[in-house]
Amino acid sequence: MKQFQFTKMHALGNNYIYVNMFEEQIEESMLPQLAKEVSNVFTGIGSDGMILICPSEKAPVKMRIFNSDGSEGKNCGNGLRCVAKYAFENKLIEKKEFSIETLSGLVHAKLEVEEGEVSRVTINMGQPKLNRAEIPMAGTPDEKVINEQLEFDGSVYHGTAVSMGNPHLIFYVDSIESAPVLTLGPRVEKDPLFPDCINVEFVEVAAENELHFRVWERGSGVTQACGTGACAAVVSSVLNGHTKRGLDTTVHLAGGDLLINWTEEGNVLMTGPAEVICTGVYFYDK
Ligand SMILES: N[C@@H](CCC[C@H](N)C(=O)O)C(=O)O
Repeated sequence: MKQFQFTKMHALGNNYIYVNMFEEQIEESMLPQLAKEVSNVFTGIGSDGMILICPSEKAPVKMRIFNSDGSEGKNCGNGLRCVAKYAFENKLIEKKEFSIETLSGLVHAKLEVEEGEVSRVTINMGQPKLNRAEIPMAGTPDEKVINEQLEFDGSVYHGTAVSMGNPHLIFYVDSIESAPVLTLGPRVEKDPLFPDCINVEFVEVAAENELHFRVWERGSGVTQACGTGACAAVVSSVLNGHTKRGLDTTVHLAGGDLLINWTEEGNVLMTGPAEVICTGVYFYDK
């Protein structure tokens, strides 16, 4: 029997099993299977996936995210805030501003600390990518997909595609409560239009600085919140003329609120909380 120490953390209910790879050793080939196992509510710990906090040659820490189906994502907004909190509170770093490496590049974290505990984190997520080739999405590589007519099973929808280091497709709805998250979400996630599959978001515009949001995440299904998805929703809303560039926009997710700003300079800032739930030891067979 093998084992590793874990910390379960959540950011607005988007919960992952975090493993400190500065101290633990897990065989690379085991990671997808372990992510599935720990995520299982009945036979594991129960989570939306597993996140590794790793040493990096480019930054004080590197984040790797595995969804609950074992697939590896390239970015995770809620995960980044938890990694930043973990790194500071566990003394992997002493500064309140530092970079984090992800599979899609470097991002920058700024911590708000109260009595030694990180209460809120702002992540500068960098610039969104909009061309089809960058999403990735089938079609003319250098074209953007903004409010484009898309057909799924004979029904027509209008979608906007945004990459925040990982792919997102945003649909606008009149009522967030009746958004077809459980039906259109899984249908679109694995559509051949998206060679790497896609995260699917539903957005109701409440005001020029306020959005309601629900998500079907690639590799994890419905989650309480998706940080990169909320960033993508704000970028999409600026592109569609619903909100304004440079404005702090509140995104209401099932698990709580995020503050997102697509700045005039081009970077997307995401501010929100991160929480520790518990720590423990996970046992597994090789
Ligand atoms: N919950 C995350 C995103 C996690 C990865 C995503 N499912 C993917 O595969 O791209 C977030 O907070 O951004």
